[in-house]
Amino acid sequence: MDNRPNYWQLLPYIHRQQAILIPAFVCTLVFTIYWPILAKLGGLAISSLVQGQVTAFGKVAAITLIGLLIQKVAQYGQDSLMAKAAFRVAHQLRTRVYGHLQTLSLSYFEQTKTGDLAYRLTEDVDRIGEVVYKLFHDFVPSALQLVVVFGYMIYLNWQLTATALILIPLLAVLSGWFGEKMLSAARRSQDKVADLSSQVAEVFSGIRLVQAFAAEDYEVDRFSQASANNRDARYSVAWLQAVQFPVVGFLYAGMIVVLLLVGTWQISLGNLEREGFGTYVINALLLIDPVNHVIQNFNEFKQGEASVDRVLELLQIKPLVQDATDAKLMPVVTGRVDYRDVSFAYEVDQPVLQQVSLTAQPGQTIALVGLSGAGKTTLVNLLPRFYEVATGEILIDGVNIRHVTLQSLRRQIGIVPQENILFSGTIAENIAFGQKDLDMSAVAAAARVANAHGFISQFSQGYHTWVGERGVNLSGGQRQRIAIARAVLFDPKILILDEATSALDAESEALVQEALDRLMQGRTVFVIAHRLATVRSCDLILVMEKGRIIESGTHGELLQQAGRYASFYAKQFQG
Ligand SMILES: Nc1ncnc2c1ncn2[C@@H]1O[C@H](COP(=O)(O)OP(=O)(O)OP(=O)(O)O)[C@@H](O)[C@H]1O
Repeated sequence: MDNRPNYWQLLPYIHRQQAILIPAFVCTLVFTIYWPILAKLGGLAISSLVQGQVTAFGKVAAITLIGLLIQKVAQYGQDSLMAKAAFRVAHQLRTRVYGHLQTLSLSYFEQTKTGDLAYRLTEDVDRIGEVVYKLFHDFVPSALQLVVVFGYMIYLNWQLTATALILIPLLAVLSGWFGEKMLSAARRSQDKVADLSSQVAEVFSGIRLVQAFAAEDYEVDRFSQASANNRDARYSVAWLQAVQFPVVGFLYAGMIVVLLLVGTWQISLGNLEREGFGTYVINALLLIDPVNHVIQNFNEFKQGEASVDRVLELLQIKPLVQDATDAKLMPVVTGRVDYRDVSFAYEVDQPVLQQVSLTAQPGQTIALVGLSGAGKTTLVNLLPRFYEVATGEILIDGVNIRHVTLQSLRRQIGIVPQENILFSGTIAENIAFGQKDLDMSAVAAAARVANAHGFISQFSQGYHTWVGERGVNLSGGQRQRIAIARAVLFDPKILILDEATSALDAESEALVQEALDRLMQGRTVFVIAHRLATVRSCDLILVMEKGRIIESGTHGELLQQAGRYASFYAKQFQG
């Protein structure tokens, strides 16, 4: 675990941008060095003006202009290169975190709000990009400018500068105090925004339910409360800034007044020359801008630190299910599956599966039936290792699934879930989901097997029709057939099929059933069965109750036993 303060953890990302950052900082140096030169030239210009030396003034003005031109070119280099580097840092961080999230176990996502994750990957990372940009673009040059100008002021007149220094510790303490307050306010504010975005994602994805239950007012109230929390948290950040700037500004103005007083006093004593004092005061004024920037940046860093925390925290989460260090690749299997005394629990002391043993021969179809909550879904979810068995073992073709890599294991197992999710993209992309190269003829062939080619061809854009969010609406049966086509193309030896419970019309049902029959051929299939046709034709039916297999056999055998299946069958399937 990386225990460094979070900003330090960004260093490797920043380091990778050195090819851009080095020239950017050279530009910054050129840009900054010009400030004391400008002050010197300013001093000269004032004294030549006061003395009425027009030619001398002209020369100084010309040199100033040329210098300014060089400075502005350097400024362009600095701005553009630093922006490039900062946004690259954000991009790399975002893709790294996204990649890491993909490896996390299912249980993590069950306990996490997707809206919050979305907020961290978008807004929080953007904020980090901006803070890094500010660091390069404002903070480093301003700090450099402060050092250069301050050093020059010490060189010009250290006694006078020492007077100004008296106020510096006070400024530092104040800034530190405001910074800490701002960090905690920003943390609160970020959490509240993430709450808001989670709520929006949740409610609008379930808007049908909200409307069906006439729960609009209830939801508006809940949202309004979350929004008010966010308002308060944001206001406290703004309030802190509103207090900080006048306080710091007043202290700074006080410092200038003190400098002027001491300077005038020194001139009256004959210890200081008028021209020298002019240069000195211009320098002191040149400090205003970088001091403001440094303070402002410090505030922003503190606020950004909350985002850095929230994003880097994700990288610290370890997947519960991982490849063993000596994990091997699972070769293409024949599809024999063995569960040996498998037990499992989501929560300690609440067993969900207890000593389950079963064998599926290659090509067999195994139906799992039982009341809701019996453990059917859990049983099949252990096969692709979405969760890890607590005790016992699962073997595929005699190989313990914990001894092979997750990717090679999951490559053998296809899933047709109950809820057929379509991702934003074309129908073809949805069928070839997860495959980098789109082989259109293979996609169409899979769609034919899945009885989907017909309806897809009727869309004016065929396989290129956009589905998912903001895409065309597909019926339940059509979605199922796309999910089947996806599995056909994936071509796994083992298939997990969670039959949809919602009824389709007879025609659609027949098309889906035919597609499923074709898909299931030649594969070992675990089906959480809700359809009579499926259950009847299965090679083996496992009846589950409270995490155990209480009966097993074919449809005929189980009916003959006149046990739980027989009564279940009578109730469930015969109405
Ligand atoms: N992610 C989870 N975290 C905690 N408990 C869970 C989780 N998923 C399921 N359970 C619990 O485990 C038990 C078995 O659930 P499971 O979904 O496997 O049953 P099921 O037979 O598939 O039911 P259904 O037919 O309703 O889907 C239930 O008591 C359920 O509440």
